[in-house]
Amino acid sequence: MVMHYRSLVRSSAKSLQLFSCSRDCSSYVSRMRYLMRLKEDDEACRRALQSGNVLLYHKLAPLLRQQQKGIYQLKVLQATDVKGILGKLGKDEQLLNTSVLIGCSDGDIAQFSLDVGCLEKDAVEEMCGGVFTDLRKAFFLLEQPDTPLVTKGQALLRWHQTHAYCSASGEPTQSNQAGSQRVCLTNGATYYPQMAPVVIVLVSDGRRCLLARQSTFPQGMYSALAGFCDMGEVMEETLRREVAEEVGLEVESMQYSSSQHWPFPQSSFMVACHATISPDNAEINLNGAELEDARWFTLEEVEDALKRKPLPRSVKGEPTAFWVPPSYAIANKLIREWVNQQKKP
Ligand SMILES: NC(=O)C1=CN([C@@H]2O[C@H](COP(=O)(O)OP(=O)(O)OC[C@H]3O[C@@H](n4cnc5c(N)ncnc54)[C@H](O)[C@@H]3O)[C@@H](O)[C@H]2O)C=CC1
Ligand SMILES: [Mg+2]
Repeated sequence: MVMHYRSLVRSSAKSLQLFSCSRDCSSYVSRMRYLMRLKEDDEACRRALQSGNVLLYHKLAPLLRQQQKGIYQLKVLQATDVKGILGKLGKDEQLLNTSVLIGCSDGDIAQFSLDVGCLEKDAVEEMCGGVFTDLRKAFFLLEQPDTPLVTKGQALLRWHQTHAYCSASGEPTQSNQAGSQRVCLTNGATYYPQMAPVVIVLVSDGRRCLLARQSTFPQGMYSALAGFCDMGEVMEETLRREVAEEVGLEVESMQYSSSQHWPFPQSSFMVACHATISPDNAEINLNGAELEDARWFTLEEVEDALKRKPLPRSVKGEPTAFWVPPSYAIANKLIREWVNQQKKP
């Protein structure tokens, strides 16, 4: 692959810079420059696809394979395998060209995702020795390092499936080979994949933390407060507004924690923060239109919840025990950070 990559970048004057960089810079830098070039150069991207790795999806459900009982991995195919499957099912190999670029492996192999929703699901599963699995379920089955790639693959495919037409002209849009943009064939308008920014915040009064639930959450699950950014807002404004709107509290201070791409129900860019309010003004005034419940939880209650499995079974007649989002959700990270902070001497 390295040889292929080098012969590929030698092909244009512009790429000479890239060639020298691939020898001198860190492998991370050369991988990022390589991906950048594949987004800009359709021909180079088509060539990379021929020797690339492909994650298959069926109507946006990724293909997993069971490694051992209960242990699942992403099923990664070579582009040549995909062509073989298409051939056996009597489909045009051109379907492979609708793959979108999602990354580059440590071994410099370009990675793509492809939705084969037009093929018979069972037939593809049988040929690949895998099973197409709903993404939410896949999150529980996969090891943590696999989840960002599988999420990105699904999000980019979904974006293409829902942006086939220009919102100004109503005419079809066409993707570049990498799938990093779509252009309207009549007016030239360019569309790029989008994520909606969301602030998620764990509010504390110094002793307890505030968790809430929407009526659509699984039974017993409480999470941190979250809300979409309004147009023109900065993160700090969204955070203060959402806390005020949802639980009627005034934030005193806030601290950034980390961020996450969240694919449900559509792509969100989650910015996770901690915030404090004064213990003297900690009375919750719930916005019942958005939330079913919001409560203050003690450190002990939260530690117990972290130990519980999702959807704990209720003993007949008793309410389901309180639990928190699983580890792949950034809400879980905020909650763990808060617990660790509380336990500091
Ligand atoms: N990864 C994680 O740990 C968590 C992720 N989330 C995600 O955060 C997101 C926002 O949380 P909510 O409390 O539902 O937001 P929210 O409090 O802003 O309320 C949702 C409402 O906002 C409006 N809205 C404004 N802009 C929107 C947009 N771009 N897309 C969709 N609706 C928009 C709609 O009326 C919608 O019903 C959700 O997608 C949820 O899945 C929520 C909690 C935990
Ligand atoms: Mg909300």
